[in-house]
Amino acid sequence: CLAYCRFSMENLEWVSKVRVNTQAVLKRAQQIQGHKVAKKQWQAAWMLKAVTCIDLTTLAGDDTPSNVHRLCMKATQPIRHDLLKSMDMHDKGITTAAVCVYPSRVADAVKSLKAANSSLPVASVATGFPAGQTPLKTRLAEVQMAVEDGATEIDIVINRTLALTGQWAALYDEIRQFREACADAHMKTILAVGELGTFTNVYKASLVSMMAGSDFIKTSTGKETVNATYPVAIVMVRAIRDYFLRTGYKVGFKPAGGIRTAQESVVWLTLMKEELGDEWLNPHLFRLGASSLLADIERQIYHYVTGRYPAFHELPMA
Ligand SMILES: O=C[C@H](O)COP(=O)(O)O
Repeated sequence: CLAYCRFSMENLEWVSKVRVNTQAVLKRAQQIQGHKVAKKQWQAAWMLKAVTCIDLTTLAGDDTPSNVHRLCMKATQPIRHDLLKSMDMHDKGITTAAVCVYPSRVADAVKSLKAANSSLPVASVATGFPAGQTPLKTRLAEVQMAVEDGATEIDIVINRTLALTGQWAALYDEIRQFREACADAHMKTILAVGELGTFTNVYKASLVSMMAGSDFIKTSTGKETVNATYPVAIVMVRAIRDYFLRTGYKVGFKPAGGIRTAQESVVWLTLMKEELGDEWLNPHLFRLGASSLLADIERQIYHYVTGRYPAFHELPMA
């Protein structure tokens, strides 16, 4: 339902009853990190799967049309062609899931991808990213601007003040307004979990975000001190599972911030597979928000194919 509707009593009751068992969450997170992927060729396959789920991101003060252009070119051809050919994967159309930039850079990304004849989606962070501490009017205008410039995915940040003071109905109302401003664009809602204090708050914020129409819930902006961690992910994916069981809606999950190694990307995929099942192993329900992860994945694939690690100049675009 895209029509603006207020937080119902039933929803409020659901949110207020939430309690999270911290010890159980920590134990499950440890178990998942302990899993091993047995065979090398499976690891390579998992890494390629991870590539297709990356929102290849640049969110820096010194972003320019040219580094956004390089990002877009890398997103359309994330792994060197000869490496893919050695794995017989060169004709599978492997790209990242999207590129992700600041609203002011959306037009640059759209232009670069169009020139390259690519239909990769452009995602943009909005709503006063990363702190979310600008007036609501400004945050809504930012979403509209990014959509007008061609972003088809919007990563909004929630108002942490409302979450930390328990104003869940007000948070819901804000997110509903962002949902409307997004129009047809997909909305990913960033909880900034490192600033929410408790697992219970993380679960409540996840629920409220889903109730308000988020297509994805996302851990972090990448700018908090603590970003995507496995325990917090367990809390969020269980909220996704509970929401699905109760409503039938499938909401996606996007860990983001500080994810830098190929090995971590495999742990994230394992977590999704075990907690939510194979359907959540695809870009329409899983994304990895990362600026430097792809470089390590390409390096590990190079090693898988050639038996040695590349010199810096051998993977220049990474
Ligand atoms: O949403 C994506 C994050 O901002 C990326 O964070 P990262 O630079 O730590 O990979």
